[in-house]
Amino acid sequence: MASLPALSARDICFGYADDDVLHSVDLEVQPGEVVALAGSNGSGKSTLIEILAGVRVPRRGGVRRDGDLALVVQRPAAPDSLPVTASDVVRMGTWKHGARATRADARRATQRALERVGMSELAARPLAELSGGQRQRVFLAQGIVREPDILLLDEAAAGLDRESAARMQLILREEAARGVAVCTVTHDDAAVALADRVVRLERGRLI
Ligand SMILES: Nc1ncnc2c1ncn2[C@@H]1O[C@H](COP(=O)(O)OP(=O)(O)OP(=O)(O)O)[C@@H](O)[C@H]1O
Repeated sequence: MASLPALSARDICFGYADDDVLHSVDLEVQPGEVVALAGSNGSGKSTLIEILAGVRVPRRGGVRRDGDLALVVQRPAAPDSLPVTASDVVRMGTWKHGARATRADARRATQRALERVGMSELAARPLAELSGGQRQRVFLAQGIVREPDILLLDEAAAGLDRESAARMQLILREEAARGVAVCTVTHDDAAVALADRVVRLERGRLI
């Protein structure tokens, strides 16, 4: 029997003011599947990811999510005044686990997530003192530490060097192997090659 999709979007229509951006988009992502969302600049990828994540509400249509969701967006900057370390940022990802038993558990999960993204050595460094690519990896760690059922990423590999980008692709495959439904916006050919399925948006329509 086919499994139910972890994420199912039906007839999604959306616009900013008078500008229609998405036109009746249908998209399903199965547990364990990596879907790459490709398309030219301005085709509506980020908007669609935000609707899938529940950050934006569509004008028409709806999204069904089966399980917990983590969204990793591109965060090029961090205010210098923000008094948080890389480790703090990742630890925040564990907060959804009201049931996560102990602080020790949260600390271990945080360390493990930082290791997976190759950021253990910079765990104590303030976020504002990390490079763009390092921050990107920290926010990926924050997403995976939640142990989500659905992982959405908006150009999370942008600005990563080749080694970090490859590591990220590996992490996405590992997440999928444990049953996570992954949908990633990308312009990167390597990410597209690693996906189980590529869907392409053009002018707000899936083609
Ligand atoms: N906050 C906003 N207000 C008004 N229009 C917006 C807003 N955000 C995006 N748009 C417009 O919506 C359209 C789709 O933008 P979106 O960011 O979803 O595209 P994208 O495919 O992710 O582009 P890119 O590859 O450049 O990141 C574009 O025409 C853009 O100008």
